Amino acid sequence: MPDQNAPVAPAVSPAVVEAIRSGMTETPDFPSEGILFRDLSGLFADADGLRTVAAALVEGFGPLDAVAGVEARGFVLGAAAAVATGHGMLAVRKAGKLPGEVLSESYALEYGSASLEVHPSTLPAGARVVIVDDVLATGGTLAATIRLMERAGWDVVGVAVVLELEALGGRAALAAATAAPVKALLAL
Ligand SMILES: O=P(O)(O)OC[C@H]1O[C@H](OP(=O)(O)OP(=O)(O)O)[C@H](O)[C@@H]1O
Ligand SMILES: Nc1ncnc2[nH]cnc12
Repeated sequence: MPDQNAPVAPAVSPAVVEAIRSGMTETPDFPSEGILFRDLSGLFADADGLRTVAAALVEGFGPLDAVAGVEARGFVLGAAAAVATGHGMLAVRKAGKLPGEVLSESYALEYGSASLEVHPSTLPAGARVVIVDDVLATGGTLAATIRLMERAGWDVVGVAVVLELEALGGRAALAAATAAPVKALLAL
């Protein structure tokens, strides 16, 4: 079984770390008391920063068929990473947004609960997918996404986030859900 604590090579460059730090704000007690909210809107609005960070997210996982992005902030990063690497993006939607028959997984996150959905026909069985998102906190969102990918028959070859909030234990939650490597560009 791969060691999920081993870094996915190559190492994160100082330029990537600087783009993240300068494009991030930290707001106490949002969206509810006791949460320190990390917002990456500044990074998303920085053309060079977005391009560099998005490419770094999906680097090093080997051959891919698609990049999966989780609604909503994961869409920004997932689409940018997909375009940067010549792939399509699989949109993992919040509940009630997709028509027709969907696969659905419910989960709890740091400040609430929700469900995510995909159409199982969006990619062929066996498609190799890297899942990207902005933040790994409790891991509820990404563990639910991994369950969806597996139910659809897709192969999760990696999970990549810009920020890992280490105290919230998301890495352990993902280790219970997948043997795929988990990459965080910056751990706080
Ligand atoms: O590790 P977890 O505890 O699950 O938290 C991480 C998730 O929380 C945020 O999403 P949110 O549901 O707030 O949605 P948004 O992207 O629509 O703002 C973030 O974008 C991650 O997807
Ligand atoms: N503290 C936090 N900041 C930003 N996004 C989050 N998602 C879950 N926890 C978060």
